[in-house]
Amino acid sequence: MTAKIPTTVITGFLGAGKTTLVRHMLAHARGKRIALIINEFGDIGVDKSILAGCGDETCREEDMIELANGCICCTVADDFIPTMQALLERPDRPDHIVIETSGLALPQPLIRAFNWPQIKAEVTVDGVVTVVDAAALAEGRFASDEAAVDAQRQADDMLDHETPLGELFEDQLISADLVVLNKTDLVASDALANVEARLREEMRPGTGLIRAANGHVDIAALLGLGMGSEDDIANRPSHHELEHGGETHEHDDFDSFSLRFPRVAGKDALLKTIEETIRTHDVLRLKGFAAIDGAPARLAIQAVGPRVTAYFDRPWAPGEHRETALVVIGESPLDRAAITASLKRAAVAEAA
Ligand SMILES: Nc1nc2c(ncn2[C@@H]2O[C@H](COP(=O)(O)OP(=O)(O)OP(=O)(O)O)[C@@H](O)[C@H]2O)c(=O)[nH]1
Repeated sequence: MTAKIPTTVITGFLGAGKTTLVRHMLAHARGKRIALIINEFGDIGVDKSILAGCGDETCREEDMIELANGCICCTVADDFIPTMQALLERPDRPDHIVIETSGLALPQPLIRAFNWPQIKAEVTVDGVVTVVDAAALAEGRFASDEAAVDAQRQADDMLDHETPLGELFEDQLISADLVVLNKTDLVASDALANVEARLREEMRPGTGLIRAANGHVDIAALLGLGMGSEDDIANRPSHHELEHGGETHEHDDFDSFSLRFPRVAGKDALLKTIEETIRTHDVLRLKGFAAIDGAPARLAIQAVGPRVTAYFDRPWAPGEHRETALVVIGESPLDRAAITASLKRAAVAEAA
């Protein structure tokens, strides 16, 4: 019997740096053939497009498979298992599989799926790597309403769960075999020590933690953990499964949508409009690409909470349809109409 293919699950909250970590990993794969399954929101395929633009020989497009359902954990049977089966039937099987989950995915149902008979004999979870945004944590973005939640708890004994954000974050942490504390470049060292101490309270004892900036972690530290995490799932209980019952969750706490419009007048005006929109509508994550009027290259846009960055990632190809496409993610309900109208203020008015 051939050896099981090791599979690394990369989880972590929206914008923590999962794609950045994967990109670094692929660029330093040292000859290892890695197949990548990317779980994304919507039909825009931002992460795949960023990774495919890596230009490196190891970022081969045929090794990247996209699952655009936003929540791999809710569609295990329909989407994930068939995708894995198709991958395993390929004549050129990979040395290692990496799954980048979306920032809102619960890792537990995905890990449990490795016990399904269709794939159990052929793959195993090498390790669950949870990427954490040190800056978001230091700024209190998961715990900003801790005081309000505590007050609510005291007022209502029945209320035993925290904010949806906090719960999801804890579910991702307790699943970890390794935590990558990323974005350390944005946090002073004493604040970082505080963040690390808080994280260790939520992590399972003995779980490793590596500090990183821009996902620069040696591939030898990430791959080859040999954990067989699917056999240890009982030790990684999730809030959602314990408190809300059943094996799946509906993600009704969060909402996402994508929008497209032709061109925008200028980079600075667009970024200002995005910043205002995020602030006004409490958007958690926004990402995509923009067609700036007259610019020969595509502008990649990344916003995590209030922090918005943009860079021209590649020239538009000859004949390529130039448009602006953005994915917006936030807590439910998102006022889609108002957010769309707000962002479209940056669009170039089209001739009637
Ligand atoms: N300053 C800083 N920025 C980072 C670091 N890692 C990632 N980023 C930036 O953070 C933003 C989000 O990074 P991604 O790698 O796309 O995050 P992600 O976790 O894949 O995001 P989702 O898949 O949307 O949840 C991008 O603008 C990155 O360039 C870091 O260590 N330091």
